[in-house]
Amino acid sequence: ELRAPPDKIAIIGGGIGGTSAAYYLRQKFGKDVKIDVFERGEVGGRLATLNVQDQEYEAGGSVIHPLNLHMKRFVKDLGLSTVQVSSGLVGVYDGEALVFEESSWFIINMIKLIWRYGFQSLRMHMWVEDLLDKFMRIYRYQSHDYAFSSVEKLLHALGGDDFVGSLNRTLLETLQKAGFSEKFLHELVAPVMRTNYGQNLDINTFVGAVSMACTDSGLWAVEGGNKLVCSGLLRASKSNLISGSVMSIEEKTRTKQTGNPTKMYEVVYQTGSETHSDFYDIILVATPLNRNMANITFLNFDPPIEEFHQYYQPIVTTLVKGELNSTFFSSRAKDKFGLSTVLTMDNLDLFINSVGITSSVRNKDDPQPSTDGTHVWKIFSRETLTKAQILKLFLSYDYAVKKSWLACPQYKPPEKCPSIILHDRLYYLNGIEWAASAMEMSAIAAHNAALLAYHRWNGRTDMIDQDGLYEKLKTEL
Ligand SMILES: Cc1cc2nc3c(=O)[nH]c(=O)nc-3n(C[C@H](O)[C@H](O)[C@H](O)COP(=O)(O)OP(=O)(O)OC[C@H]3O[C@@H](n4cnc5c(N)ncnc54)[C@H](O)[C@@H]3O)c2cc1C
Ligand SMILES: CC(C)=CCC/C(C)=C/CC/C(C)=C/CSC[C@H](N)C(=O)O
Repeated sequence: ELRAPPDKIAIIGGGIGGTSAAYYLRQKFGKDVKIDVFERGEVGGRLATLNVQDQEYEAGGSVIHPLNLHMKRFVKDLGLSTVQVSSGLVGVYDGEALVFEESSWFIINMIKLIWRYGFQSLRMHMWVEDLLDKFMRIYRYQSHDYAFSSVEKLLHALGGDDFVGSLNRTLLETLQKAGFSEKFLHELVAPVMRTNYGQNLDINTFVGAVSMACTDSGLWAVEGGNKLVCSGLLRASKSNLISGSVMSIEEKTRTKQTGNPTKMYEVVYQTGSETHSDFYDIILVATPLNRNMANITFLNFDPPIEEFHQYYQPIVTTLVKGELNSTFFSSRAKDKFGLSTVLTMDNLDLFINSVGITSSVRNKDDPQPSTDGTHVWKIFSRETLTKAQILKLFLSYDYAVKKSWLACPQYKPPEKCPSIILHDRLYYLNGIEWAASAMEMSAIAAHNAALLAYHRWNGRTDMIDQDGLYEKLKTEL
């Protein structure tokens, strides 16, 4: 009883969101629908590498959590390989001294943590695990084809009012209420938020928990670069890549070959200096709808499609091949400085968020030991580093390269996530980033949007926004 599939679907954005949407749309709508993916830059978007002396290093999205099952599945289906990622020994710098340093001995490390923070580290681990446990329900819902019409409804199905409420409370409020000490929050939790999202404890609780999950063991990456997942998904979905920038979308009535007048969307796009247009039955927007980022105009929609005035956080990734000036962080002799990563506390005077040794996308498991004290270091900062700043951080350096990002939303709870359904057959994926920005979140949003588009096309409202899914599916074999 299904309606004939649509003729043409457009996806705007060739990052992990757009390419995984292509993959799931192909699964649902079958082989006959034509899928065009518009990408104005590089396929991969915020998954990108930078080259340092003939080796590639992740410059954007770099680590994947062991429980990120969509990413895991893509890698398996595409025949890609994975590598383990470790940040080595981590220290925390407050602007004057190291306030905490990991030890390579597990027991010593535990004693150090307990000595300074009591059992809060363990409690934090349990808090994140509890959230992850509920978060994992999404995979079951999606494998049974259930979809959600808003990010809030999706979160509610996972963790009830508590999950939705976590968008409205700062991480600081939540963790203070849970009894975590100021010392623990400012010395250990804030530096993790600063390195991952370039922000502080005022971000929403949900993204705070996702960010803390990034300190779990077992993080991994794709051998050869995470962006290989995007190009692989494009190929596997047999989509057509259009290298161009979408400028506007407008709904128009067209007469199809069948002779029926049909409402379609006209996409106007630019390739080089040429302007083209084409018509689509369904559109998925898979890029942040922010004037600085996508610059897409929605023409003549009634009611108008809101302009998105939400800001994204600038983060600069700088890769430096050189010898770290460890005296910047510690008075200890250089051969006694064993840290591979230094996180920083929320200190306005500090010009970096973090600095850490990084391995090439082909060499993560087996990095070449340094014979001359030099490594490739990855630095996250809010602004572009000056040469003088790089020279403060390094005794000497051979090479430096940078990439500037509008990396993720500037989180300011209470948060209302942008709509998924922008118009009848026009969907938006990146609203989910306002809950938390991560590769897996984009993949989840893509799967959800593909299911939503499919069910709405076929009038299957019973598969959308179902209450009590957890209980219902618990009893299903
Ligand atoms: C420095 C950094 C570190 C990160 N680290 C991690 C990490 O370790 N782990 C993790 O899980 N996540 C990480 N993230 C987050 C993760 O990279 C993103 O959440 C994810 O890649 C977003 O994917 P997306 O497809 O939704 O958006 P994007 O990757 O931004 O894709 C959108 C695409 O749309 C294209 N586009 C925009 N406008 C138009 C237009 N008008 N026409 C055509 N194309 C258009 C853009 O060129 C872009 O390629 C990091 C991000 C950054 C910046
Ligand atoms: C979505 C869930 C449940 C978990 C994802 C956890 C995760 C991998 C979050 C990523 C957070 C993020 C934006 C990290 C950026 S920096 C990463 C790393 N430290 C680096 O050096 O590149």
